[in-house]
Amino acid sequence: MALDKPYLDVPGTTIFDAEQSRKGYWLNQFCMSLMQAENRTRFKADEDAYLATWPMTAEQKAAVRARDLNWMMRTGGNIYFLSKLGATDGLSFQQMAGSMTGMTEEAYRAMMLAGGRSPEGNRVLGEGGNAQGPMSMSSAWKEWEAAHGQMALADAVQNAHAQAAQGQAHITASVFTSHVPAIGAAIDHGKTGDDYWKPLFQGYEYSKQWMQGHLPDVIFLVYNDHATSFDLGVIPTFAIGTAAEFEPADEGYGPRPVPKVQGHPDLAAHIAQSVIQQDFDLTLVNTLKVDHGLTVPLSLMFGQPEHWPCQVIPFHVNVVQYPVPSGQRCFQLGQAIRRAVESYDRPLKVQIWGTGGMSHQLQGPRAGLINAEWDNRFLDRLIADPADLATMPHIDYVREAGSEGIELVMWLIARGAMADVAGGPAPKLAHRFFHVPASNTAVGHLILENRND
Ligand SMILES: O=C(O)c1ccc(O)c(O)c1
Repeated sequence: MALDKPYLDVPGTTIFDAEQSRKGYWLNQFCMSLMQAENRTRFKADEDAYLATWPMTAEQKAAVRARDLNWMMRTGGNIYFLSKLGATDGLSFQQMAGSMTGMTEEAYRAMMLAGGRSPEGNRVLGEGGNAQGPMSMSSAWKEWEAAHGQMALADAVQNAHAQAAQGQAHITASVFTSHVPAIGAAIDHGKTGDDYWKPLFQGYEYSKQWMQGHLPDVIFLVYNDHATSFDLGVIPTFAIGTAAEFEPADEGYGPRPVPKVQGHPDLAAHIAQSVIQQDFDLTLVNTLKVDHGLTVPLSLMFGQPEHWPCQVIPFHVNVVQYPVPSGQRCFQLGQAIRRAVESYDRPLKVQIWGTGGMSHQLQGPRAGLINAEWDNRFLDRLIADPADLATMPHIDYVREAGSEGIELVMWLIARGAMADVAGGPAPKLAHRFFHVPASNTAVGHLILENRND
């Protein structure tokens, strides 16, 4: 991965980044479970039986049994999570930290009393400080390494060879579409041929064919969660799904009968790292059920397959509770996402989708508002001059496109990721469609292809 990780050469230090978090997900979740007295009792009564209920790796379990914090951190543990295990064993934070240094408890305490460890000689690997020695290892870890280390090395070498011959990921196209739940229900209940729905689904016939010839490896799917996975307890502005799998949510009608969504944890973690380094504050989400905002666009573009034909990275934008991000911020974020994708050194074809909108209002006496003229102007400007469109303030969306029309800011994320925004050629307009109504909503749809793909 071509990412800036300057912290990798800090001696005796493991920075808990998205990659570590992904490795350590279940180990850390297991540790959190020990915050409940009942679980601590079960764990203490029979460690192996309790560990057997957690889908951690055999190595993580061995590291837990050995109570080797350095080993647990190597396999993805984070000290604040691991401390719950230490607390269960009755250890203080000082005892836990000291146990990782190779010093006795008394020597570590004495060092702290004398003013703590000096950063001198301990800023960069290879200096002469007192944190530069080999990491302290329990005998259990040493035995594990002896048994498995050679295999791990062989795997690493093989991976390095496989990676070396590959190229960079790139964005091939962007797809824009509304995501009305009634469209999903029409598909799920076999109503796509009804008089009401036929004209809408005809508008996606070309798209399904297009998709056959332009299937990406990964879709970066920008949508908004509709009070499904995120309640009012936590309101992330931008959240990226870094899990391996996302189940369709039950929004009150039962989960849609659609396949589970397979994520791309490695690319998602890479994008998170890169985009946050570009000063966008993303929330990383490892537990996420996906609602109609994500599944309806997939159904429109792929129909009803047994498995979705590519991996999908869900990207949620808060457009439910104000303040919501500006069009400008979304447009800039799209540019950051393109840079992130292009710095991923595997030759993946990535599509970016912007979903939600067009004009609609689902609330109050103004419910049912549709502004077809404004919507079509939005499509024109999105195609031809997205930078100018991005300057439009929120209030214009609300006044002109209805309160829920604000979802359209998400389209600017996908548009910002296209090559022309970074000085490349203008995209090819492969398809444009507009229809009123689907339930309470005007439906818009575009496919833009990056040229040279
Ligand atoms: O038109 C509708 O019914 C409708 C309902 C919920 C949504 O999230 C939406 O975008 C549209």
